[in-house]
Amino acid sequence: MNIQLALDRLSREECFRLLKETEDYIDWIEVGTGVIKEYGMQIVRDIKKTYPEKVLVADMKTCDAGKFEAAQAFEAGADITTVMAFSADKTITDTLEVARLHGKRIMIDLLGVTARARIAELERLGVDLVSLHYGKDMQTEGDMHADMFSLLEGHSNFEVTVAGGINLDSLPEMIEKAPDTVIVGSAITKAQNSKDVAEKMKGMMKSK
Ligand SMILES: O=C(CO)[C@H](O)[C@H](O)COP(=O)(O)O
Repeated sequence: MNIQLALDRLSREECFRLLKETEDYIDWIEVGTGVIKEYGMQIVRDIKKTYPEKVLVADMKTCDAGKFEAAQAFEAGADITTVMAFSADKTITDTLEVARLHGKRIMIDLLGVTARARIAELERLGVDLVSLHYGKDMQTEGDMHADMFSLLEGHSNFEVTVAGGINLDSLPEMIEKAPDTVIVGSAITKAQNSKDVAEKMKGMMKSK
């Protein structure tokens, strides 16, 4: 099970400091949407240059102009770029095609998706990597629950990631569901001791 560190609502300096502190305990690095909006593709380039061995996820949250945005992310060094599940089917297939040409991957962000029919459509479109996502704003109204995984019942072919305010308390519940990758942002990035939390989380995931 991988841990993906989500770098959100941080300055460039904070991103690099956090990566230095946690690099031994994280597998995938996510450059958050807001960080990309602030610093552009240059920060994706710079992080990939510094951590070439890590899988780099550009959280582009693309929902249109898929070919262009996927190429932007991959040409900057991202191994994976995110596309919203509610996007037009054409956006999904275009981004999958660009990923195939670059030998890279698309992660479909399921934020806001509740219809199982959309999951079946995504599978038909050729999607193989999805993110169960309980959004930052939704987190102000309550915590994410592992019952979110039921959305994917009957679709065992997907590689699954999960995100949404996961912390040391909620991590065991997520681990029980055996996702391939757990995405953690603020529980690590806003912790007093980020290295300590990342180490503990990786330890909990390894023992499973
Ligand atoms: O995509 C995101 C926000 O849209 C975050 O990367 C994801 O939610 C993980 O961060 P946190 O653990 O702080 O919720």
